Amino acid sequence: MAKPVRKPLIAGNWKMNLSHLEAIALVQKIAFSLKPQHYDAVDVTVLPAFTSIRSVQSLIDGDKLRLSYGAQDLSPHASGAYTGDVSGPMLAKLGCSFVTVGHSERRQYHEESDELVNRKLRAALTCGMTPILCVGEGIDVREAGDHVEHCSTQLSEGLSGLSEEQVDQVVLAYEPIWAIGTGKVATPADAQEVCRALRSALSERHGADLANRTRILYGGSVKANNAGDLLAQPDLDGALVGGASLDATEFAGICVAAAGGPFGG
Ligand SMILES: O=C[C@H](O)COP(=O)(O)O
Repeated sequence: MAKPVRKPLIAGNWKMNLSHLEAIALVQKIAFSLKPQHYDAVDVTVLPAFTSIRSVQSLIDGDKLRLSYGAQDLSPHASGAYTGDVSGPMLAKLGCSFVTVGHSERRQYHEESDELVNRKLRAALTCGMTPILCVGEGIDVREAGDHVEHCSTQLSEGLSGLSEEQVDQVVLAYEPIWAIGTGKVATPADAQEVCRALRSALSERHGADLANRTRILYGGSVKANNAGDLLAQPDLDGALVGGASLDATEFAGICVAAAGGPFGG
């Protein structure tokens, strides 16, 4: 069966890297590496640290680049006495299109629960940003064979209480923790198994049309040389890229693979 038409999304999660000056240089290099045909075929977004978002916004807006940008986290609160938090309305005002919620590094190092992930996801939707809801299992869960159930539970908790209209705005990302930053990329079949299960779960709860529209990304050691095989899988609609997104050549190579390029030199 042919793969349904969902425009791929390649999101570069820069994590806690790059000064605002380095961020500007990286965006310039990425933009220089991609051609209009690539942007026609794939959505490209970068997720800088909070301190770089304003600089990235100025560059992208000023030079009318066809990349979007977003944030890696947001507060569940809209405003108030929450020292250190950055709110959804603040990010939306800066023009952020996307925000990741439930990334395994937030769950692990900041003890973020499914309940908090759900609140952050709602906060993002409230101010018009697209949340990228991350799910994924650790190696112990994978070895026990419980990965599909684990990810399905995180999905269901993350989307808990949302209207169908809200669920329709969400992007999903399957990121097996054992593949993040390790160089041990999931096989295309392993990634497909979980992404297929996530789409089936969406279909059961919200109908096949919504499920078929939803973009599901894979994350975990994605590089230019493995992106093509991963994205050929029927239920993978893009990638959430960590380490390789800090290298313009690698990141552009992933975007080109997702676009089905290279569209000439
Ligand atoms: O958000 C991105 C993921 O955590 C993947 O990171 P990685 O590409 O460095 O493995």
